[in-house]
Amino acid sequence: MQEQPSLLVSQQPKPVLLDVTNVAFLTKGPYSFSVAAGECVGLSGRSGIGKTQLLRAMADLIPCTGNVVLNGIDAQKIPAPRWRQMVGMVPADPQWWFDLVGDHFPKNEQMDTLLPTLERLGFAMDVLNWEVSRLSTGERQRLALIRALVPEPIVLLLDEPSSALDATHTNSLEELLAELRQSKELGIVWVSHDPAQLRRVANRIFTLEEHTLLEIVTNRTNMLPERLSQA
Ligand SMILES: Nc1ncnc2c1ncn2[C@@H]1O[C@H](COP(=O)(O)OP(=O)(O)OP(=O)(O)O)[C@@H](O)[C@H]1O
Repeated sequence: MQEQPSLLVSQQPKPVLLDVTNVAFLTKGPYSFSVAAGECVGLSGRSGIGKTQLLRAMADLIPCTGNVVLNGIDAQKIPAPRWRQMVGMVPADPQWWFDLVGDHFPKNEQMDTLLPTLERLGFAMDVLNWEVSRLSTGERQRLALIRALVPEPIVLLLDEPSSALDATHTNSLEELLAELRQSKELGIVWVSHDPAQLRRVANRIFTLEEHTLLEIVTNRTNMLPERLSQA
């Protein structure tokens, strides 16, 4: 894909939302890093190194040692479903449990907030009546992101969120997330195999290795998202 302008969000130093300290799982780690309000941390690394498992440990989906703390609350001190509302994860291969798309969204979800997000990612309201079985891979990926945004997470963990998308939808997704970082101070951890994408979206970029995180891009701040600033 052609290199796009940066979507970094202008930032003064912001308070830390999420602290990951000495997190280890399987034979990997320990890993330590933090995510500030409105910050996007990019994670790269070779296939099989443990990026997905690190996100799953942070979402309290697999056992790990160490601590994951959100705004002073340790993941182990609160029920996992509550934690996952605050630290949402969009897996690379999102699961769907019901026949209809709409059954995966809360019935009382305010349409005036859901509809604009659907439209931003290329859907009309009637997508909620679609059978899950008809969804393309990219449609599943975009809808999984929208589903993860409904509980208004404080931090979002994204596992290759645009791997099945074309350039247009990738742009829309990156712009939506950049806006949420500005408007809601959403913190993001973004796993990608696309270095150009991480350079567009992330303030800091780490490469995951077996027992350490190498910070390869440090504190890129004070840059406005160009496409958003043109709006
Ligand atoms: N339950 C498990 N028991 C043992 N090993 C596991 C288990 N689950 C995953 N693994 C292994 O952990 C390693 C890390 O997997 P992970 O999915 O995190 O890699 P990744 O960095 O996300 O790779 P990719 O870029 O290919 O998606 C892999 O070698 C995988 O086979």
